[in-house]
Amino acid sequence: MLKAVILIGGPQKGTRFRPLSFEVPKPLFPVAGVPMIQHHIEACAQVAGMQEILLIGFYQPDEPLTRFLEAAQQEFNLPIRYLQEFAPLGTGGGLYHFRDQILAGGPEAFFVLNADVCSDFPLSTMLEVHRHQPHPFLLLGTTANRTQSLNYGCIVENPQTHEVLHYVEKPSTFVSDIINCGIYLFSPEALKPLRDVFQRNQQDGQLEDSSGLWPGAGTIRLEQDVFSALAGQGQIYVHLTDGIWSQIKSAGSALYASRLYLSQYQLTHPERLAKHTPGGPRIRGNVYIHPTAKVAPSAVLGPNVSIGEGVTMGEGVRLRESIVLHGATLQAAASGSPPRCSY
Ligand SMILES: Nc1nc2c(ncn2[C@@H]2O[C@H](COP(=O)(O)OP(=O)(O)O[C@H]3O[C@H](CO)[C@@H](O)[C@H](O)[C@@H]3O)[C@@H](O)[C@H]2O)c(=O)[nH]1
Repeated sequence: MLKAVILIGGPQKGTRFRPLSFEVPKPLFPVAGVPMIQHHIEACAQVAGMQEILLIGFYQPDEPLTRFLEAAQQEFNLPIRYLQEFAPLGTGGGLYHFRDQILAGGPEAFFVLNADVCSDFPLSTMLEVHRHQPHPFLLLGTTANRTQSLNYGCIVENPQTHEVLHYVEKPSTFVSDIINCGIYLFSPEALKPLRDVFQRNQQDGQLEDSSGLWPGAGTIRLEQDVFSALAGQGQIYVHLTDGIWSQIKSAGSALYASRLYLSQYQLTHPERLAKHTPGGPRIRGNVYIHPTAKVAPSAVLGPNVSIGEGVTMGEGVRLRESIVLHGATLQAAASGSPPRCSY
């Protein structure tokens, strides 16, 4: 039995996404026509033995999030629950805080996914790798160029065994071209090192502040406190992928991710791609149109356009490389090219 945890952060995170994230929380921002984390949920639901998906974050559970969870549970026929942190606990603190919920039912392993990544999520392959040689931590890695790598967690592996020998989070000088994708498979043993960090932080916090209000109490940084600390000790391994992957931190990067997912739909969800029909708008390349959108027949859309719920598009609109958010109206003859998110 398997579980998955999606780290969705909270309102103070994702500031580079404003103002787009004011209306919908960033994890629900539409990428290729569906909320960002629906791509994660679809991938998890396809793994045989997946029992439950937990979203961990520090958002107040508002109406869009609740509605999304209800719809997703029905669609994927899986329990999908939101667990709210009482304060931002970092990338590892929530995993430790909610360890009882994660381990309930005795999962063999659990996936941990950053919400703000776009990927083809090779989860079943990661599971095969884990079953072949179980270790507490399996990280998904990909390659980046020297300059880009500095923005990510960087991994030095043993190329024969794929053990992580050295891990540096966002180094200031070049360390490795293998970067951390923010997609992991942990065994239940992974929670032991998290407990050690938690206990050490509590002690250090009490030394620093006898009032017990030390702000770091409960916070665990998975990357620095666990991966960097345990690298080279036979506990952390990396699986390299050459599949699609990108981070979604800004409106521009959402457009890039949308392009990747739209092209992936050719294989995974051809029904989501708009087709040219007689009397309908002209479609160029990969385009998603929500069934409730009203698009004038003289519009020309694509490539890489995603049209949201209830959008109205007047005569002669021409759009490419764009995400049009729900409810937007594009007047007749409006046109747009990269990068554009209309709302
Ligand atoms: N629940 C919860 N989630 C959090 C918190 N802080 C961050 N997250 C979530 O954890 C993920 C990582 O967020 P960041 O802390 O902003 O890290 P990053 O700059 O995106 O870098 C991470 O991801 C890269 C891949 O995209 C990695 O390369 C890098 O090593 C690191 O893991 C995001 O999905 C974010 O929403 C928190 O306090 N609580």
